Amino acid sequence: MDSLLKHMVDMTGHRDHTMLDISVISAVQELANASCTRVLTLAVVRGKMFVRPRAQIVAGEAATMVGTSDLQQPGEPIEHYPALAACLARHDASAEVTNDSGGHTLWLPIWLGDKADTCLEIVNPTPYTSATIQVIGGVVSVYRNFQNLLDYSERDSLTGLLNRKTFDDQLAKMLAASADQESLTLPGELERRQHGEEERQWLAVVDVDHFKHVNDRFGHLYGDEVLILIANLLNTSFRAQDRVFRFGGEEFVVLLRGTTQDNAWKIIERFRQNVASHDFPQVGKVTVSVGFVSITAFEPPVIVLGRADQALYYAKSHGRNLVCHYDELLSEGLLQSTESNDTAEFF
Ligand SMILES: Nc1nc2c(ncn2[C@@H]2O[C@H](COP(=O)(O)OP(=O)(O)OP(=O)(O)O)[C@@H](O)[C@H]2O)c(=O)[nH]1
Repeated sequence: MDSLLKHMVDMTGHRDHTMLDISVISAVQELANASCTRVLTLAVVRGKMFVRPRAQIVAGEAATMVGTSDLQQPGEPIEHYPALAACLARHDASAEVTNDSGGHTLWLPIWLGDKADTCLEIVNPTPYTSATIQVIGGVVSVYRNFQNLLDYSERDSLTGLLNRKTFDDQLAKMLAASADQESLTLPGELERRQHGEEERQWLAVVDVDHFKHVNDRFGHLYGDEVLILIANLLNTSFRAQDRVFRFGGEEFVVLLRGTTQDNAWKIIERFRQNVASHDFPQVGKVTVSVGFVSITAFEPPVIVLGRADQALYYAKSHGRNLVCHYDELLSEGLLQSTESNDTAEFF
């Protein structure tokens, strides 16, 4: 019981998802005397569910996170986990199978309402006793409640998008992934870079055009409705592995994980068109302007944001309802870098 309490105190002492994941698998590993415990992300990509480990612990070893660069892959299709797939379809609390090698695997989806985007997986050489399942169930409930609380503190209350507070952390993760990628110089890399085919991370700043006019003409309630619908369009236009933030007001930021320049253009342009062709109830047509830039490792967030912001304001001053790429504007001489060592204009 002492050990259980110690784990509960440890779990609830963290303020970020990564440490919470590490502490829950450490707790479950010890309490179940398991040979391996993993936290799995259940991600829906283009309507299909994928399973991707994000933290794991093997008996006798330290818990580890799965590398950020690996997160670019959607993971294994849920069909590779038939017992888990059936458990999710039935909204069950757990599923258990005996493997060919005689080991026992227990899955515990973390249900938030009728959705589960996380699941614990516990592998044990011996069957689970009902007492063990009960204790693990208690730990999982605390984990779920605490994850819920953390999630609430990281999201914007109007749109449900990630808030400004979480941006630096997410950008740091993406910059680390981009550093990993840049350290790998594969054959043909130089040619791919020259042709814009190299996969990079991207940051886009999105701003609703003439939003003040929407508020003035239709009132703040309709203005809020427009922001919610644009948040929905952001969520459906970008991929599950990208990150969408509301920075406040009518400004949004998107972090796009590893993709080529051509694809970044296409994805962002598709989002701009999705907004422009959407019928906003009562309000009618609304457009957005977007500035985007590639994310380079070791550059401070303020510099990256400042560049995307410069491209955004170029779009605003050239007719709006436009997507502009910072590096392209710079190379065409349409923008000048305003960066100095200690100043960068942004927001
Ligand atoms: N309804 C609503 N309005 C908001 C919210 N936050 C900020 N605003 C409004 O957003 C408007 C932003 O206006 P401006 O910064 O002048 O920009 P704009 O009218 O979009 O013009 P451009 O960006 O130049 O195209 C202001 O009227 C703010 O009051 C919000 O949460 N809800």
